[in-house]
Amino acid sequence: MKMSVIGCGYLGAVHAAAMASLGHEVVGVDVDPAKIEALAAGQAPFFEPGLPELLTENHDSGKLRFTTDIAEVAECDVHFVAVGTPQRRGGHSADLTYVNAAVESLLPHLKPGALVVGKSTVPVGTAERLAERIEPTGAELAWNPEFLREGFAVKDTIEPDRIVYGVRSDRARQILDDVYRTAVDAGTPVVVTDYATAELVKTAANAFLATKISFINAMAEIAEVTGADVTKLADAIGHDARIGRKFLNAGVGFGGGCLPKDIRAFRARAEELGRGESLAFLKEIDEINLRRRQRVVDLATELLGGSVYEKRIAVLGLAFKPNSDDIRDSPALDVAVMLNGLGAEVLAFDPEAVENARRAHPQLVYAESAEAALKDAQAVVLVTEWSEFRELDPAATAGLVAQRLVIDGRNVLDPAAWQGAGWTYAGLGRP
Ligand SMILES: NC(=O)C1=CN([C@@H]2O[C@H](COP(=O)(O)OP(=O)(O)OC[C@H]3O[C@@H](n4cnc5c(N)ncnc54)[C@H](O)[C@@H]3O)[C@@H](O)[C@H]2O)C=CC1
Ligand SMILES: O=C(O)[C@H]1O[C@H](OP(=O)(O)OP(=O)(O)OC[C@H]2O[C@@H](n3ccc(=O)[nH]c3=O)[C@H](O)[C@@H]2O)[C@H](O)[C@@H](O)[C@@H]1O
Repeated sequence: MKMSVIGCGYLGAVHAAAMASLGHEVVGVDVDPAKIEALAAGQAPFFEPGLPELLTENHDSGKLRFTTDIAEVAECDVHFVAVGTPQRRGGHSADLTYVNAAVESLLPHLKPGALVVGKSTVPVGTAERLAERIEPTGAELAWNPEFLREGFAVKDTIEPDRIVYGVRSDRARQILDDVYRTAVDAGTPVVVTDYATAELVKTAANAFLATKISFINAMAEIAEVTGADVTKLADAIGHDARIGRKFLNAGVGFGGGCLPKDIRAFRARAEELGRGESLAFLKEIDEINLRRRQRVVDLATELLGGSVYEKRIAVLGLAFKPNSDDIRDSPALDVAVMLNGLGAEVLAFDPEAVENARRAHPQLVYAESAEAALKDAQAVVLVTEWSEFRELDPAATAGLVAQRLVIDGRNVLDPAAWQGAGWTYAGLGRP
């Protein structure tokens, strides 16, 4: 099948490459010439495991090409819209400028019977409005939200947990079945529904995940004043299959280009719909989450004798999660910036996110390696749980630092091992 993917960021680039690897003929379109230049040369413009291989493979087979010229999509039967929906400046709602512009740019190039498939995360009601623009051309709209996780994006796209279609016709459903034939034939659950439900499934899923994380972080806050251990608590409640252990890792909280902005946009949309009270709890979820960043800074202050001023602090991690170079709303980067703002001599390191962090925060000092960041540090703050940080040897690390103080912002180090090597260990929600 011939298809286009409009918007080649974290979602669109992976989607385009994955669709090509499933045998479709794909053209990826973006308004960013630098991104397209890299992709057209078979290079990933960001870090995502497995993406470079997929790009090279499909670039060589001729199944995948990239362009900034929207007119090149005219032959396609299916058009995925995967542009960004960031938080609106100065507000909480989603900025739909890019989605609207992408759909408007497509209109003159849609052949009758083409299917436009919305993938971006949007406020409920958006598809209904966009369909009014698309249907007069003889094309049709479907809404097909995406659930991939960065760091596992390729696998999640090719082997999703479930597929959701918001459609208005059986024909649209059949086209989507053909698009996802491999997964459909493999028995992946497919939920076929209307536009509003499809849009809501996406925001509800992210709101639930954010709630789960903030729930366990609220437990961490209680553990901190009672001497309990939130990691044990999570293990214990997680054994109950109705609760489940996944997404119960207490720490510095959630970040990224999706969870934070999606819960804010969802709440803003509920308010527009006159149902603000239904999602008022998401404000608490957001606040609990942001308090955890401050908690790391407060712990550093407390353990460094009341001030971080002119204290040398190694910050390990800048990306919002491991296996990603994404620093959008990153708790790790926020902690580094907050410590720096308090006058600490921060030396930050991340295996993949330093370049992005440097562009956003040139005032921070970045190290070339974890060892370089640790050298002569008076405190070590682990805020992104890359495996190279999880596997640090407390005895070897002790030889690098000026003072053996570690703040484990992701609760991934073994307290006994670190204490055994002479370190003062502080986790979040751990005694
Ligand atoms: N990043 C992720 O893991 C996931 C993202 N999503 C959703 O997917 C959407 C995209 O997210 P990301 O890929 O992370 O954003 P991104 O910011 O990485 O990529 C968006 C891309 O769209 C391009 N763009 C903007 N306007 C355009 C236009 N008119 N025509 C063509 N290209 C245009 C931008 O240049 C950029 O490359 C958002 O709605 C997000 O919530 C959904 C699931 C997973
Ligand atoms: O809409 C999206 O873009 C995506 O958002 C999240 O995916 P992602 O942001 O890539 O990363 P997650 O693995 O969900 O992690 C989000 C944040 O929560 C944090 N987290 C996660 C799990 C946990 O137990 N504790 C915790 O603090 C992570 O460190 C990270 O900062 C969802 O998991 C995806 O299903 C969704 O498609």
